[in-house]
Amino acid sequence: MAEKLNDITRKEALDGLIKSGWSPVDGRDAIQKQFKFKSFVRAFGWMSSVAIIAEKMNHHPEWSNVYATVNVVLTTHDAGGLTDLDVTLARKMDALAQ
Ligand SMILES: C[C@H](O)[C@H](O)[C@H]1CNC2=NC(N)=NC(=O)C2=N1
Repeated sequence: MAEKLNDITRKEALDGLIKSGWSPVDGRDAIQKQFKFKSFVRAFGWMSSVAIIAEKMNHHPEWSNVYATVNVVLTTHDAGGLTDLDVTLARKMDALAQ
């Protein structure tokens, strides 16, 4: 099972993600980001690509879509907080949204 990030790995990983628009969630060991696309088709296409990756990782986002906006929260339920899996998935989401 994935292990919760320790203080050092956490700072290193979160610094980078915060620069790219992720932020901590109040009251939970989780990160969130709002992705905005040019259209519903772009948003849903991105979600489809992410879904395939998430399924392969067996690591699934909490997310919601309204038209061209997708709100994402990442955390590892099994570990009760942030792990490497969240950092990896966040980076893949960012790369696919470029
Ligand atoms: C049973 C199953 O493997 C687990 O529930 C997996 C599935 N996807 C998951 N996704 C996320 N984000 N966190 C988890 O802990 C998790 N666990």
